[in-house]
Amino acid sequence: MNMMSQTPETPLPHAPEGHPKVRMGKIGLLMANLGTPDGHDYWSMRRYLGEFLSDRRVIDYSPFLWQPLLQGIILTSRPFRSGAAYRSIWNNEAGESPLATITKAQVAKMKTRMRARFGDRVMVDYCMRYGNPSTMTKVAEMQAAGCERIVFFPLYPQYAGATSATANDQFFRALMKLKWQPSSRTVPAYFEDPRYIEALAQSVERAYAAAEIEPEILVCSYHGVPKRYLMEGDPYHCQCQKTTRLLRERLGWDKDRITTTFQSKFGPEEWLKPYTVEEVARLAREDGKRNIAVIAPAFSSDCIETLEEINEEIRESFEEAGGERFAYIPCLNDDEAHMDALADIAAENLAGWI
Ligand SMILES: C=CC1=C(C)c2cc3[nH]c(cc4nc(cc5[nH]c(cc1n2)c(C)c5CCC(=O)O)C(CCC(=O)O)=C4C)c(C)c3C=C
Ligand SMILES: [Fe+2]
Ligand SMILES: [Fe+2]
Repeated sequence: MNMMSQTPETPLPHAPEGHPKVRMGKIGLLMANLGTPDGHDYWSMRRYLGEFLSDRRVIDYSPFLWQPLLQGIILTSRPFRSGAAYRSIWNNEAGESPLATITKAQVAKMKTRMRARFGDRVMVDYCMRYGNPSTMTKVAEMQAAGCERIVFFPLYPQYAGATSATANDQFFRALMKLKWQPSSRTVPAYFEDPRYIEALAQSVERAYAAAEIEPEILVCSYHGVPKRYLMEGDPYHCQCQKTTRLLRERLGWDKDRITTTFQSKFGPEEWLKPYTVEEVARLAREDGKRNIAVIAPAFSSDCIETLEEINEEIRESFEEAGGERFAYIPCLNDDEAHMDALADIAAENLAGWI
């Protein structure tokens, strides 16, 4: 009998008493984002940052050296500073961070798109690498709901060990805990996917059409990672450069109208350069740019790093250096073209399974 044709709750004729309920015949699409604190108070921030910054894919120092520094110094002060930044962007109505709100909106739209294509065979949900809802919980829920196969979709356009790989690691850790492990696939990075590039280009065109004066340069600001990670083989830097080039080509622009920078440096090591906060000041001071736009193509949704860091700190750096107009272009969030792109990518990764 073809198991995939069974209904979700097939009766078990010869089952021993107490036999667990068996559900099958579904396919899970599990969208994964980075995570976000449950609140902006000290303890919520400490819990979240503690989990995040203990991940050796994110910070790869020996735990014997790193943990005393993290637990003793960093986690006593940073939760206050980051908590204040989160407070300034918090979605008070929903009682959650913007990243949580936007991820939910994306999942709702993905559900509609998957239902339209595949009916109720595909169960769509989301999980976070750090914090809630956890990857462990969601993988277990999908298996219990009858998902015999799971497509795991990290929502990072560019691959980085610190994001895509650690999301996948956590997915596999969750599978390790199951007696009956679903078959699985992980969706690769989509930094050069024409549908993602098209969604980015449309968002730039919309912002430029709405601007009173056309920006002189578009700064593509990607989240940074230590430069050492690139030297050790992480392709993130190259994928970011390629996204910018493809975006420029799609827009039909010359090289001087667009540039790539990296933000959110953490700790004393050198990170990928140029640093956004310095580069926007240099553009104003040395190149005489008065009017710039900034976009953050590595983020699938707006979050602390875009709403607070780019739109507050980095804007300030530009203005203090003499800049006049700073247009922040929002992330693709639940934009229709973005959701269509993600739905197409998900459907391609479901191929052969449905
Ligand atoms: C310390 C090392 C960090 C590395 C390496 C890093 C890589 C990295 N991060 C993202 C995406 C996001 N990061 C976010 C927040 C955030 N990132 C770090 C540190 C590193 N990130 C910290 C400490 C924080 C917390 C905020 C703070 O205290 O400054 C977020 C936002 C989450 C939110 O709730 O809004 C995202 C998204 C990428 C794409 C990346 C490497 C490619
Ligand atoms: Fe980060
Ligand atoms: Fe490179």
